Amino acid sequence: MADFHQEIERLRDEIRGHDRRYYVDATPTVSDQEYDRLLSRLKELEAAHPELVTPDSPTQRVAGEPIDGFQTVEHARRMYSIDNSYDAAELGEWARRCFEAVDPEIAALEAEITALGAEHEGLKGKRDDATTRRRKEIEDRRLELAGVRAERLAWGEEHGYPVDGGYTCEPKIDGVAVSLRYEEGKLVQALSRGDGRRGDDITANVRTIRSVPLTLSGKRPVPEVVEVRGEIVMPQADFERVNAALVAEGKEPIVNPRNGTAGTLKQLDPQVAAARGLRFIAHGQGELTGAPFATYEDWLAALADWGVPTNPLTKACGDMRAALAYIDGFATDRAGLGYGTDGVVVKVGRYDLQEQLGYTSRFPRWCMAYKYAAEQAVTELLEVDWQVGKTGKLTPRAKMTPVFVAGTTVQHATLHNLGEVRRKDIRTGDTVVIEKAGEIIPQVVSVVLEKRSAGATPIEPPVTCPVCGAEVLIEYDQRRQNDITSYQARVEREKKAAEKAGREPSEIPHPEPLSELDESGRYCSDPECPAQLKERLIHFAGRSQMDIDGMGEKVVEQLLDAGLVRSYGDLFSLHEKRDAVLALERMGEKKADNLFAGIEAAKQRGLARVLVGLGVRHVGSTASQILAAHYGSIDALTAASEEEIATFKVDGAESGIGDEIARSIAEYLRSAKGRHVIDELREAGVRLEETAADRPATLGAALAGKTLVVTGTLTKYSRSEIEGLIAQHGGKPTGSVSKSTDYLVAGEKAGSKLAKAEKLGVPVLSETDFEQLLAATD
Ligand SMILES: NC(=O)c1ccc[n+]([C@@H]2O[C@H](COP(=O)([O-])OP(=O)(O)OC[C@H]3O[C@@H](n4cnc5c(N)ncnc54)[C@H](O)[C@@H]3O)[C@@H](O)[C@H]2O)c1
Ligand SMILES: [Zn+2]
Repeated sequence: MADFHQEIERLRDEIRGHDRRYYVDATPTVSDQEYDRLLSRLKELEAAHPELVTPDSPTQRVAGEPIDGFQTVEHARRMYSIDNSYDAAELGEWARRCFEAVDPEIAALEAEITALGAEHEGLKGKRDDATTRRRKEIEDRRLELAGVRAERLAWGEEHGYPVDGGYTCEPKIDGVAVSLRYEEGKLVQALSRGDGRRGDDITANVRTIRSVPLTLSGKRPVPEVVEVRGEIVMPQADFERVNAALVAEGKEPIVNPRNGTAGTLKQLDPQVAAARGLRFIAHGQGELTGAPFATYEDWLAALADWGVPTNPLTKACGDMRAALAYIDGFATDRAGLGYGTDGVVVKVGRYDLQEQLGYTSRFPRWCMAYKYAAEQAVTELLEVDWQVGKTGKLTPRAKMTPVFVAGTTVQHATLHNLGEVRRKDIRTGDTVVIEKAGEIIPQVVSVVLEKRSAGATPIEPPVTCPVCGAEVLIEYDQRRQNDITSYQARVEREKKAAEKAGREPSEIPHPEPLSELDESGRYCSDPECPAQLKERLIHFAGRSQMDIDGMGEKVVEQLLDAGLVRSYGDLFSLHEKRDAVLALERMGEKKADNLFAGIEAAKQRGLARVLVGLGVRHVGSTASQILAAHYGSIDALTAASEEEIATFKVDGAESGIGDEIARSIAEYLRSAKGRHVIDELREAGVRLEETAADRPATLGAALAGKTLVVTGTLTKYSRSEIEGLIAQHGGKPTGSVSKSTDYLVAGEKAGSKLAKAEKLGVPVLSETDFEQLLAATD
């Protein structure tokens, strides 16, 4: 039971992560098929444990995010997603469900079976001969009818589950869904799908799309309200043209047409949208006044008459045999289409039957998508190198024998992290299956184990940064870590609950210790690593850190390019290279002097600002202030043990530092690299002490006199850490919400306290809000 619970939670987390990368960041890391596999597994578990289904589960809602800067508007009728399958047999099962639900013969048989059942019920308790005879008759007849029903189903299977009015097959267009609302024939609003209930008002951008008629007119009368639903796509040719232009302007190209479409519709300037060559193709109906249409095909015919583009490849299929033939044919035809598709949508054509079939929370039951599997290829993994990103993350990258897949030759694939490598057991020299996730980044899907040679060698992760040689820091899956740290507490809770209920406590399985399988990232520990130096220097010079006047992003770039700065320490002797600085583009005397003065002034910021400026992992501004206030100097801090840093108290309360921060700062200060950075700063005359005068008057006062309650599962702090932080800043953490509570800090799965706070009008803060509240006054 607990295991299911955990797997469900883990799947939900993982799926939400993919949703975010797919819909918001436009950088999916798995193929659609892999994503859909995770979702099916979750559905399966939830079906077996319906009590664990929550309204926010990814199985319960249409994914998508509202866009900043656009107005969100409620849909007149919900916009659904479509259930999908990669498997013809599954498509057949869907058709069987449709057939069973709408076939008139089956309906007649069922009506008779039900009536007989009622009659049988009515005979209960009577024992006369006539009744006994009738009862027997009913039983025989029911058996007979069940047989006829089974025969009818078998007939249906043999004949491709034909439904009255037939099925309609169409390309599944890989674009962005939109709902166009016409009132009195005029386009008044275009909404994105959003979460299915509410979408973004993207009218201004949609108006620029030529194939979207601004007025409906034709031989047929136009109803007062007509909502046309369909897909907006960026044709391949326009995608290439737009990208060529972007690259020529020195901008980032779009990753694929689907992202290009979504991105274009999010543009705040309709001029941009106008130049992108988007197209609209109708495939559905929203609100409609007046007489309803009998079938989807009638609807498409009306749209064509009114000047709305429909898909010429739409085909009526009497049964599933014809539908499968369509799917087969389209698998090859779709390559020449000029716009992206990822499958075929099959719909029951008659609207009355559609209504009869109804909807689940996410999908119409009358519609199903068959999706083509992502193109895969088999190749050999030659070697793995570890690339250092600008945040210091080390990502394993596979170099492979070049292979052609989904339109391009591929030679590299990302392996994400060591956890992924170990879970898939990928080794150098292996034969691997690769595919493109969302047709973008090639992934290694799996290893062909039968072909593993004796020479295949496990991939060894670097223990030092391949660029600068600094030590590597390892991070593990957060949920697993929480599982382990909360174990004792869960046992205690169960003990108490059992005691209260007068039963034996049930055993809570001990979580497995962390292993390489849980590794989620490796990071270079050196903030001055050349691979990260630019981002680091920008951060170091930033307003809340060293606050160096005149040193913005551009200047940092120039200094690095000219080789004038290679470390934080170099900054402080920059004035000695005055001529070289003056030689930089757009750098006059005045600007240079201003920069030198800014650097000079930064020497006096004090220890807290230096600490946060160094950008040591996990050591943010609040932690830096607490550390600086407690230790007073870098030497005292360096001399302290990790354990001491993790556990010291401030005014008798937890400091808010905790294990993770303590480990990170102690490791850094102990490392050769860290010592070198500190020595350089000291030599340059940067003040590495902290006195009361350095402390902002507000530290310890950000929450002065305020009462806060913490509830739910937090991701960044343990309960005692955050309560320590509240106390640190002058606030008072309490246990229950009342009228006198100033703030509720709510993590995930906040329950009754959240409801109460909302009822009482107590402001609710997320962890980020909370940090901002501290930072605003820090
Ligand atoms: N790879 C990833 O990380 C990742 C993450 C999230 C989602 N996804 C993929 O996206 C899917 C979910 O996205 P979704 O909810 O937009 O579903 P979807 O894109 O698979 O299908 C639903 C949409 O298809 C569109 N459509 C195209 N042609 C159509 C036609 N002829 N008739 C009717 N509708 C048509 C509609 O706009 C509808 O909203 C997942 O199943 C998965 O395959 C992948
Ligand atoms: Zn490095």
